[in-house]
Amino acid sequence: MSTITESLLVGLIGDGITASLTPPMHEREAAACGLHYLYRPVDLAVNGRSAADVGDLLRYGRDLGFNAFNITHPCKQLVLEHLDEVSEDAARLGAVNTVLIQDGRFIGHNTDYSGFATALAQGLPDAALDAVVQLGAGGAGAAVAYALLKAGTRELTLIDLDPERTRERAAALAALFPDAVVRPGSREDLAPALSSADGFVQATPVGMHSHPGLPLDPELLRPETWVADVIYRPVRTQLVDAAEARGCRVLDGGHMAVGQAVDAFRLISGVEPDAARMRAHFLELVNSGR
Ligand SMILES: NC(=O)c1ccc[n+]([C@@H]2O[C@H](COP(=O)([O-])OP(=O)(O)OC[C@H]3O[C@@H](n4cnc5c(N)ncnc54)[C@H](O)[C@@H]3O)[C@@H](O)[C@H]2O)c1
Ligand SMILES: O=C(O)[C@]1(O)C[C@@H](O)[C@@H](O)[C@H](O)C1
Repeated sequence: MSTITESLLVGLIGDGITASLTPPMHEREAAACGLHYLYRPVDLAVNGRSAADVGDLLRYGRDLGFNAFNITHPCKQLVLEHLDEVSEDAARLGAVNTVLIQDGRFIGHNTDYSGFATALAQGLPDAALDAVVQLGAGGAGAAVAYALLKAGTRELTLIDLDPERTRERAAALAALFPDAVVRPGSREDLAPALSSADGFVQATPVGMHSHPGLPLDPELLRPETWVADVIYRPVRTQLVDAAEARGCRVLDGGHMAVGQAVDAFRLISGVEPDAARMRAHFLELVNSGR
């Protein structure tokens, strides 16, 4: 037996997340840090729940003694109205992936953007960030674009297959970062934008095991352009391989996946995790087919 202050009980609320690697990443790190820590997937699909139930699930969790939740698709925006407090960045971004339960209150954070920011700073140190081209303006794309602009990107070209989403996301980001130029583009803009870009970020599902392929012609990548992918199943996407073969510095999607877990673990436990150990465990999980 333990009380809410003697152990940590955490959950991940989202649709189809039973196989997520985030619970084992947290649990293994917690064990290494000597914490009593259980992390359970709370899968909407398994429980016959809808995204609109996220508020009820949070409140049940609080009543049952949970300390925190990660929140994922399709609840990252819906959860906002159920929170008592939201970090400044999560509020600006309009998405929360971590909810702490403290004194019965729900406090929201976003570690997707911060995890990517740290991953980029550590994985590609000294990378120029002035001009970046980004493919994909969905949930992951929003967090990554926010991280780039916050880190100093002055010119972001955002390209998505959905022109309306591209325009809306670009306008929302431009309003948040008035000193930067956020340009909505189409695939025809890829070649001219990449001819002078410092970096290229791929935030579409292309490259996943279930969506194999390349999101662009790798010939468009100049060797001096760094390349970051958000896909981590597989960690080595065709893009990562092709970009490396062209001489580009690359950041695989595992870095963001681990980065969000590192930042959430710190917020939830108050203990500084060992990020390198978490990355090693993550790679072990992925390589073992989890
Ligand atoms: N590394 C991480 O921590 C992490 C976190 C979240 C999501 N992801 C991965 O990121 C990917 C995207 O997730 P999401 O939540 O943003 O999905 P999403 O559905 O919200 O957004 C994907 C966007 O990509 C666009 N798109 C698809 N194909 C395209 C193409 N060929 N060219 C341009 N745009 C295209 C879609 O129109 C859509 O707007 C998923 O594969 C997911 O597994 C990784
Ligand atoms: O690993 C996952 O399944 C996640 O759902 C990925 C991403 O959505 C994060 O924000 C969540 O904390 C965890």
